[in-house]
Amino acid sequence: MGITEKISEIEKEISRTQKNKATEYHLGLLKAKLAKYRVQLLEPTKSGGAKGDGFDVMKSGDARVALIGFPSVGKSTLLNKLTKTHSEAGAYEFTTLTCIPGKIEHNGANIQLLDLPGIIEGAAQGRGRQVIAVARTADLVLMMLDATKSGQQRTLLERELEAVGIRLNTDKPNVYFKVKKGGGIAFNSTMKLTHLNEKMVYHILHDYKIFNAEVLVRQDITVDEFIDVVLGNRKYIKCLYCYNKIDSISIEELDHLAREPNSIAISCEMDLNLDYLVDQIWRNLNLLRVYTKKRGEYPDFDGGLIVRKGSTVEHVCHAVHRSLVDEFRYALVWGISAKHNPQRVGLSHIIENEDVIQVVKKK
Ligand SMILES: Nc1nc2c(ncn2[C@@H]2O[C@H](COP(=O)(O)OP(=O)(O)OP(=O)(O)O)[C@@H](O)[C@H]2O)c(=O)[nH]1
Repeated sequence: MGITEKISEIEKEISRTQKNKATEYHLGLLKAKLAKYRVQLLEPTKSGGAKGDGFDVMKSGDARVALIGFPSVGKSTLLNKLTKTHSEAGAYEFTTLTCIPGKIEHNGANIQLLDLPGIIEGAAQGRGRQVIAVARTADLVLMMLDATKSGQQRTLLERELEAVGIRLNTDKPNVYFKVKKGGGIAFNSTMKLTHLNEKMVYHILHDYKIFNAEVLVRQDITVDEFIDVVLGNRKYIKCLYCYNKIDSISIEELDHLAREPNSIAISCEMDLNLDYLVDQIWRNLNLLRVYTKKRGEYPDFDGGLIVRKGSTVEHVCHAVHRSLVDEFRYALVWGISAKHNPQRVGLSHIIENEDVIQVVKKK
């Protein structure tokens, strides 16, 4: 039996099995097995797969956004509108055969937007593996959906990404997990767990042939989340749901879509809401723009540096020049992060968007 058949067998058994106390362990083990086979499926094959289909896309710019959607939802049209790369849009399916990178420039940041070929059911095999590998490196997933079609397309894509270890809009479970050389399994939790217990944890770990480990659960996680922790190769990525073709739906339908969390309703063809979309992409990438200035001069508000949220003065120094940290004495900061303007700070000071920084070097 091939891996794909084994996977579908287990999936069938899970859906057949009733969910109750008595079947809890059985289900937990099935899920662990399923996750194991899926990982095997995604591991690179010896032949290395087909190369040169536009897939070895270098990560360029400040952030990377993966555009995912079924054929003909308007991905190529969007890419043409937002970026300088041109991709051929057609009134037929499957125009996007290779992965086309485009660049959006917004607030001084270069955002790489990748038009990934439609992930279809079962894409975890063959070519889809490359698509997934690229999607896993993204800082944000932009899931493009056709507003005129049913919500099922979203469920299918979510399930597809879920199956390949991409977790959308959730945080990494708060669990300390460490495999040890000896001492058996030490299980502890800091709160009451409603989905998981010690016996289940033992069973799952044994199934993965882990007999010595330290587990400290700090959150009421599910069995699936625990399996994610054990496998350790999950990607937690923010996802924006972008509903296109709103020119073809009613106001009531639009109202409904626009109220869903993380959703943006647009029309590529009629240029509706595209600026808002770019703005939301920027916001959800958690990027900051800061400006540097020299003593006695005005800051350069046209330039600026792009860094991630949570960056410190040290990160900014690295972005300016490698040797700046060695020469650093202190910095003066103006803006939101400063208690007073300017505030004298050290390397560990956390900066905020639109801050102005002046580095004072050692004599
Ligand atoms: N009504 C309407 N049609 C649109 C809109 N955006 C795109 N389309 C149409 O949808 C069709 C598909 O657009 P594409 O951009 O080729 O879609 P795609 O997702 O890139 O498709 P593949 O390359 O096959 O994956 C084209 O006929 C577009 O004219 C829109 O906002 N409203």
